[in-house]
Amino acid sequence: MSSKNFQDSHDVDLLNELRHSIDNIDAALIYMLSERFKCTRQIGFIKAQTNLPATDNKRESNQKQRLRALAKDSSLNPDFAEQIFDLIVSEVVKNHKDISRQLNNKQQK
Ligand SMILES: C=C(O[C@@H]1C=C(C(=O)O)C=C[C@H]1O)C(=O)O
Repeated sequence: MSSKNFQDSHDVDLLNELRHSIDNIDAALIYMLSERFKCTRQIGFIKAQTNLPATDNKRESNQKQRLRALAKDSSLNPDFAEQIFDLIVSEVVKNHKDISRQLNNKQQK
């Protein structure tokens, strides 16, 4: 296989364009995550006020099934999609427990 010089201006332009796209996609991911955490924060307050547990395994299992199918349809590794989901949910559940602790401490004072 022949290797060509990376300094070829077309390659450099393409690399820069792709990196620009990645920066935009990363920004969108952060924005979407922030919006998701705003929703889960509200759910955290509802759960704390109504004594519902921080974790809902049935809901998570349905979400995972759906996300794995979506990943497959989008040529993304379903295991990778599930890992990302698990990482996000673990942070959500931690936040829910914090909210519950804060609300219950306030009520005791
Ligand atoms: C947000 C919730 O709480 C937890 C977090 C979930 C999530 O981040 O999607 C899903 C289920 C729960 O374990 C919920 O019950 O809907």
